Amino acid sequence: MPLDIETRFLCLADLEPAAREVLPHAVYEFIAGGAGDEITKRDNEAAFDRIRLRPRVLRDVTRLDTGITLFGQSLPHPIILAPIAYQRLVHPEGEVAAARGAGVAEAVFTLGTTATAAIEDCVAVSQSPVWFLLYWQSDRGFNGELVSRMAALGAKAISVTVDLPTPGDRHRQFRAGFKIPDSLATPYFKDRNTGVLKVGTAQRRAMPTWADIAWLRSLTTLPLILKGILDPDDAEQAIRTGADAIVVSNHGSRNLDTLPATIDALPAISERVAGRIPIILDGGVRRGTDVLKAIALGASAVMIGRPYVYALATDGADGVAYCVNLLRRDFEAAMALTGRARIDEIERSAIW
Ligand SMILES: Cc1cc2nc3c(=O)[nH]c(=O)nc-3n(C[C@H](O)[C@H](O)[C@H](O)COP(=O)(O)O)c2cc1C
Ligand SMILES: O=C(O)C(=O)c1ccccc1
Repeated sequence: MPLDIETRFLCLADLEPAAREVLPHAVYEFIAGGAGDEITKRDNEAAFDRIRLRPRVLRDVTRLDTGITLFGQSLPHPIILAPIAYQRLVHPEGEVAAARGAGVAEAVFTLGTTATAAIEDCVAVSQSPVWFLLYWQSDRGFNGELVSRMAALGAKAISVTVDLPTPGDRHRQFRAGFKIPDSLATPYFKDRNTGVLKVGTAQRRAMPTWADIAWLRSLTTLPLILKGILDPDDAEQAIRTGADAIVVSNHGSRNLDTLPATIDALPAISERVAGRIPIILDGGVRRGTDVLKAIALGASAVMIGRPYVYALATDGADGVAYCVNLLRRDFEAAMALTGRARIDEIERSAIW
């Protein structure tokens, strides 16, 4: 990051214009875009903005503890990097640089099936856990192979994308003529040219069903996380199928427009889940207060997507570490200013 970093990047929102300056237009549109009219994309952030906080005073917040435990693993803070496709589009080292930055900031990094780097190379550069995200492909056996192989390669959890049976209508990347360069290798993604990026065709991609999730469950002892749940009944079925966690997500609003903001969907889901498994939330998390609101409404952790990719584009691994640390410090400030010294003190009463 340039020397003026502390004045230039005061919050995660400041990263987007910086990335826009350095990225090819079509790549920027691919990352920034949401589905349809981007109503849900705006709402993911606006819904956080509508929530007001309730501070408690005169509590000792000199020593803050942001630590959480997920699947028996201690994590120093609840900020996780979401899986984002094709990171070598924005930086020559792609996911490896992102994982290195995540490690510096002590954050879990999620490597997607759509990654342009191998998981061993990400594990090698980070002390923090690396998770693998399975994006289901048409070769059923290959999906199973990936899941079976991941523990030996160093993955600490397996997440599965469950919210993308057909490509979302992403006008911006289409208008900009976004294309994946053939030269960009994707070691786990064989289906990349089979239509996932085509819109308006009503084409269905290969897609897992609950039976497939049960099969994946039988293939690994790693924690299994279902990413892309918005309905309490699906959360219930996830638990019944053996999921160890869910991600309440609308895929950064890239799939179906006019879905609810994730923070609005969270309360009913956390009520139903009732603490049986951890809930992770993503979509529009930009401020420390957003992290606090998500935890107050039932999340154990949050994921961030676009902001860290903008940081990666702007300044590689250092940028990613800077981005996470910025959010982490902002979250600590939000905890102190609401009188919450530990994560388990952040409950519903923190919401006005
Ligand atoms: C450019 C881009 C690529 C993504 N690729 C994937 C993917 O391959 N698999 C997946 O499950 N989610 C993918 N996502 C969704 C993110 O994991 C995450 O749910 C979302 O970005 C969170 O919202 P936020 O960007 O508002 O923080 C992608 C998101 C973006 C912006
Ligand atoms: O862009 C995305 O959100 C995404 O999930 C994806 C999936 C496959 C290929 C590229 C991106």
